[in-house]
Amino acid sequence: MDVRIVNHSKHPLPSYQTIESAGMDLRANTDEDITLNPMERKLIGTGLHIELPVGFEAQIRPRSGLAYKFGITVLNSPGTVDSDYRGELKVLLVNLSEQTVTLKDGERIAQLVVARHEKITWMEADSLTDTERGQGGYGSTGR
Ligand SMILES: O=c1ccn([C@H]2C[C@H](O)[C@@H](COP(=O)(O)OP(=O)(O)OP(=O)(O)O)O2)c(=O)[nH]1
Ligand SMILES: [Mg+2]
Repeated sequence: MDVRIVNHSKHPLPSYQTIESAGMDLRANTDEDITLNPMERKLIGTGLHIELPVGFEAQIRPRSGLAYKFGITVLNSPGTVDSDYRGELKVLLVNLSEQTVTLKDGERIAQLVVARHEKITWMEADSLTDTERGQGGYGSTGR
């Protein structure tokens, strides 16, 4: 599926790292190094603008390597990109480690997964059907 993209960054278009990757890595597009102190969050531009077809969304998800090695994750994970959004794709990173972390321009900081989504209409009712789970949740089935 072709998706229109405008690349205002200094970097190549995001691409799949392997033939069957679900996500394309997003690169930081910044003039200066990005420094994230412990518990600090920053919104980082990618310089990319996309036009998703109606019925599709894109999710901005963390990279597991950055999370595991440095405690860097996407604060609003998964970030939701709506198909009608024409602004710059941005990545909201947070440093959950106890060390300051520096990221460089062009570094792959998150990944973008494009997915279909349903659009629903509500059918308002007075009650819902019975199920085995019922109202149980939040560990109701034990550990
Ligand atoms: O990680 C993200 C999350 C969102 N967006 C863009 C695309 C999305 O379509 C728009 C709005 O996102 P969202 O609906 O999550 O934010 P909001 O706080 O509800 O803002 P709004 O009132 O603009 O919808 O911001 C990003 O670039 N990166
Ligand atoms: Mg919103």
